[in-house]
This record gives sequence, C-alpha cells and structure tokens, in this order.
Amino acid sequence: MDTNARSGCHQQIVTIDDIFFSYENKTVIDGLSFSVLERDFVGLVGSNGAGKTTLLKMIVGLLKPTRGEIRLFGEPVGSFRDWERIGYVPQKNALNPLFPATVREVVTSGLFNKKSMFRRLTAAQRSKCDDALYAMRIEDLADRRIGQLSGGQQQRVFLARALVNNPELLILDEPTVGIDAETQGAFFRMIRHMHEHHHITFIMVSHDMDMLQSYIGSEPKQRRGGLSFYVKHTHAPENCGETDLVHSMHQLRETVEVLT
Ligand SMILES: Nc1ncnc2c1ncn2[C@@H]1O[C@H](COP(=O)(O)OP(=O)(O)OP(=O)(O)O)[C@@H](O)[C@H]1O
Repeated sequence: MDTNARSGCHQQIVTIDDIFFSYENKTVIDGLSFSVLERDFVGLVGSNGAGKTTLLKMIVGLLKPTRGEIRLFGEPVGSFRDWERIGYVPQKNALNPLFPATVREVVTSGLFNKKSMFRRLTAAQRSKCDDALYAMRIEDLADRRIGQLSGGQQQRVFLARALVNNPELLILDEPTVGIDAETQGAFFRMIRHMHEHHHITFIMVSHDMDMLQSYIGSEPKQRRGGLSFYVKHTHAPENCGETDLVHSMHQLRETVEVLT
C-alpha cells in the first residue's frame, strides 16, 4: 500500500491489487494492479472487448475478481457500504422510447440501495433530487418520460442520477456513446470543469483519444493487457481539502452548458 495513502490529496480512492477475472474459461483481466488517488482524472482506454466495463463493474462491486482485491476508500469492496460516495453511469444503449420511468424517477433512484427502494421519500431526499435536476439544467424535463428524450438529454439525466448523493468518485462508462460530436464536446467540457473546480475523482472509459489527450496528455501511466490508464493528477495544495468539500449543486449549474 502506498505510504502516502490518506494524507492530503494522496488518499487512495481505488486500490486494485493484482486482480484476475474470467468469464467461464475466458480470462479478461490478468494480474492488474492500479491506484486511483483523490482528485485524479483517470481515462481508461482499450479496444472493444479489452475488459474496461468488466473492470468498472468490479470496482462498483457488481462483479467479483477471481483473484486479488479491490479497495474503495481503503475498504475491501466486499465490506464497503458507503455507496453514496460513488456515482456510476453505466454504459448504455439507446433507451426504449416506451420505457415508462420519468426523469424525476430515474434521478431519485440514485438515492436508493436495494434495501431502501420502497421507502417514502423524505423532504431532504426530494430536495437532493431537485438540486441534481437543477444542476444539470433538466428541471423542466422532470415529468417527461426518459425514453422520449434526446441522447444528450438522457445523458444529463444519468449524470444527475449519479450526482444526486454528491459523490466523491464518479465512474463513467463511455458516457458520450451515440451522442453527436458537438454535444460530446460540451459534455466533456462540463466533466473537465467539474474535475478542475469540484472535489471529485473521476474514472472515465472513453474511445475519444483526442478529447482525453487534450486534457490528460498522450502518455499512459500504465498499460496492462489491452488496457491503458491515462491519469491527470490534481494534487496542488490549493486543491487538497477534506472530502466533504464536495461541489455545491448551484455552482455546478453555472458550469453546465445547454447541450441541446
Ligand atoms: N457476461 C459475460 N459473459 C461472458 N463473456 C463476457 C460477458 N461480458 C463480457 N464478456 C466478454 O469479456 C470481454 C470483455 O468485455 P468488456 O465488456 O469488459 O469489454 P470492453 O473493453 O468494455 O469492451 P467495449 O469497448 O466493446 O465496451 C469481451 O470479450 C466480452 O465478450
């Protein structure tokens, strides 16, 4: 373990320690170790089938490594319970237009784990949901069915869902897939601004090398199997602070461009 862990901006947010993963007989991840430090922006790149989504699913506890260990905020994933500290936007395909949930319902679902799913919303939870809708400038869409929105609008809904708990770590799996180039550019400027000005650590899978390299640089910090990790550290002392200095949704709104 890094001796700098938990000091200032060097806290290890994700620690991947010699993990292996196979689907039946097919090995996808083969002895991978990697650390994500507080406020890093990690761009995860690899060809189709290299194992990017599999790795993210292991980080958020949806899959278990065959061998090795992953720790979140120092805690083994298996015993980690503070899931509200993590926002996850999974890879998505175009939603069925008949998908019945409204924007508000999708964003609200980010507040719940399986156990609390059917509890009534408290006033505080309703207000968190309103804040996330407001931050992403989608409050006017709150009662629309998500399946009937444009790709760019849906993307902001899923980001609002991931932001509803003010997470310290945001994990995005190809968030701009299926979105036009202009909207992708605006989305990335928003993500970048969030990284520079709010206390959030990012792991983002992307195939857009131009976009990643313009922010992070062209040299990966690590290559392993078909995976490459590009990392931008943001460890200047003025950027360090307690992790409860998470963004205010009102500030965030100022950074969100109108994407559609
Ligand atoms: N549920 C599954 N059962 C069996 N094999 C799987 C399963 N999910 C993924 N795979 C295989 O594991 C490999 C890694 O898949 P993964 O989705 O992690 O790749 P990826 O790097 O995210 O790819 P892409 O860029 O296409 O999204 C692929 O060969 C895929 O076919």
